[in-house]
Amino acid sequence: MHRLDHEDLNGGAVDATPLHRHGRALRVGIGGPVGSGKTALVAALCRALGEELSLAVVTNDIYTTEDADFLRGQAVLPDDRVVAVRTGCCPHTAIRDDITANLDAVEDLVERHDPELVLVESGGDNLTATFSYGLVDRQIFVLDTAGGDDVPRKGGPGVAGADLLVVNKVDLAALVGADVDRMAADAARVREGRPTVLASVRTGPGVAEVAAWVRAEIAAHADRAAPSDVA
Ligand SMILES: Nc1nc2c(ncn2[C@@H]2O[C@H](COP(=O)(O)OP(=O)(O)OP(=O)(O)O)[C@@H](O)[C@H]2O)c(=O)[nH]1
Repeated sequence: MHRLDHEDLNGGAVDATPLHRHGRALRVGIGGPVGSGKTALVAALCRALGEELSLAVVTNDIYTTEDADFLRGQAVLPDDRVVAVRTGCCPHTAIRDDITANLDAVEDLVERHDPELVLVESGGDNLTATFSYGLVDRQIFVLDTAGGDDVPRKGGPGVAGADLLVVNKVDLAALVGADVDRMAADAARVREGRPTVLASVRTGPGVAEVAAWVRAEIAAHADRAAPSDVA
């Protein structure tokens, strides 16, 4: 597969089209506030899709490799298909502003495994953290009921603009006094037709829907890929 150097993305003389948009791997970013269930969702997607798809994962943590260690510990993928990026800074910087380390990690996985799907999990951050579309093709934003049922109403780039919104931990809603129907209605209003899934990643509901969305995006991505662009 042809490689796209970072210089190319930054205005070099060669074609600046991000080649991964036309290549085999669909790159899906998974972002959202601290503790909302991003790593749990990555693990659940690996379990749901791992038998039918070639998969790889990049995790982002500020100082540790905890999320990658967790995924390796759960044995959701072979260890060498999980790569950790230590951002050393606000997670959103590494997925939106200076994406070099993440691009290196993705390209390394693509070169070694030629996967059909690369999941890039952001470190936990606030509601403004979104991925650069130079790094990913699609993004999922994960909220949880325990973070407050007024969060979807507040909108913001992740909640309103992500390709898929997941409202996780619906199993905890009654315990924390969160009105899931209100969260779904507010999400529908601010997202203007973009899909939302209500989920309990830990107990199962919603995971199949998210996996179906990913499958559909992979199929659409493959349809768009021009044969001449695919190695
Ligand atoms: N009850 C419940 N707990 C969940 C669910 N999903 C995740 N959790 C728990 O919530 C905690 C945080 O989940 P993680 O997947 O680590 O969240 P994260 O968004 O990756 O966290 P950071 O990477 O630290 O931002 C863990 O204890 C999970 O087991 C869920 O659907 N229901």
